[in-house]
Amino acid sequence: MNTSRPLFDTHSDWLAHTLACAGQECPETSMVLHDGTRILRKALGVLWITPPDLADNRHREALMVSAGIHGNETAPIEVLNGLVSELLEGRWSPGCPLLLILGNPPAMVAGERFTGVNLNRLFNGAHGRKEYRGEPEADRARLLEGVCRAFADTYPELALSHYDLHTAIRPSRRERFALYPYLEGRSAPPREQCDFLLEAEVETLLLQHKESTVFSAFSASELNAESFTIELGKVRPFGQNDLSRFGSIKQALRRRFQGQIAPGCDHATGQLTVFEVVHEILNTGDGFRFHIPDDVANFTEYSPGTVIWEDDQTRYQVGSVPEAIVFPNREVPVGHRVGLLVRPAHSPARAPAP
Ligand SMILES: O=C(O)CCC(=O)N[C@@H](CCC(=O)O)C(=O)O
Ligand SMILES: [Zn+2]
Repeated sequence: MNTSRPLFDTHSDWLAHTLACAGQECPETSMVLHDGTRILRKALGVLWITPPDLADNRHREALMVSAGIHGNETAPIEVLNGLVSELLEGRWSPGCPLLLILGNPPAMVAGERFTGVNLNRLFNGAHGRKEYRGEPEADRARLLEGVCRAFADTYPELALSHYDLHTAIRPSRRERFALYPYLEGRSAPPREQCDFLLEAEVETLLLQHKESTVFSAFSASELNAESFTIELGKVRPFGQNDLSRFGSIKQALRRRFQGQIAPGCDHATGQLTVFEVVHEILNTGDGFRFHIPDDVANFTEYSPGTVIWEDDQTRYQVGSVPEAIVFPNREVPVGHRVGLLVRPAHSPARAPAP
């Protein structure tokens, strides 16, 4: 058995170290496990793991997995930390390069979605905008982009996947779902990615309709990764998660980390239920009125003609087929997303406005 002490000093594990050192300088340091795995702590909450033998990488892939981009979304953080502990204990060996990220340590300590600005709106270069200058989250987004780019550049011959793990503020009629960033010219994810989602019991896929500044959109557009934001349940504080509800994502990631082949089971024949985003609701500022109640669950459906939001210039009504709300949240700054309206993919197009 290996000890995590050289990487995490006197702290018991990666998460404890990341929380204890949030906001401090955290020099790069590395250790080699008995099996030859090299673990480089690239920055606070960022581990770059190189397998004992790169030649054994049978799927020719590299994986990036992030959690805690929002500090209060703790279950995926606990899942990822648990997998790192297993690795340090020598319970399995990685089969491909891994970049594992705990996104926003100060927000994790505070138990908040973010401390200054929403980190998951600062990627794809948005961290450089004037309004975010001096915000710690802007620096973190810049750092994470740099590390991810270095990781991708190190393995140009490997297929890169990125799973950015979240939990949602609202309850959800579909407990687990993945969002697939928009890239011009592509539609559905490749079959093996769908199989991975099904293996993790993520049975709903949401196709984004335009470019954005979330982490998964950055890795998809800039690093050519197959990337997903994955919603795994509901936001709860550390220690209050029912981790049995996260067993399937943990097992699916553990398998991918080891480079094992996919289980030959029903997943292979399963189908994701696919939705597409039809409208992104933005807070338009003075006069903006959002007509969805605060406590509504994700994927609650509204019938044609329902007025969803309005301001002094615009009134948005559901089109000719029902639309469902995802991520309703009126407490966002002007210009930010208040929610998404979605419908089953390939539904008839919106009726033209009368
Ligand atoms: O429950 C909510 O309102 C938000 C949950 C969450 O953090 N979702 C991500 C989705 C990112 C994406 O659109 O790919 C976010 O809002 O950043
Ligand atoms: Zn989140």
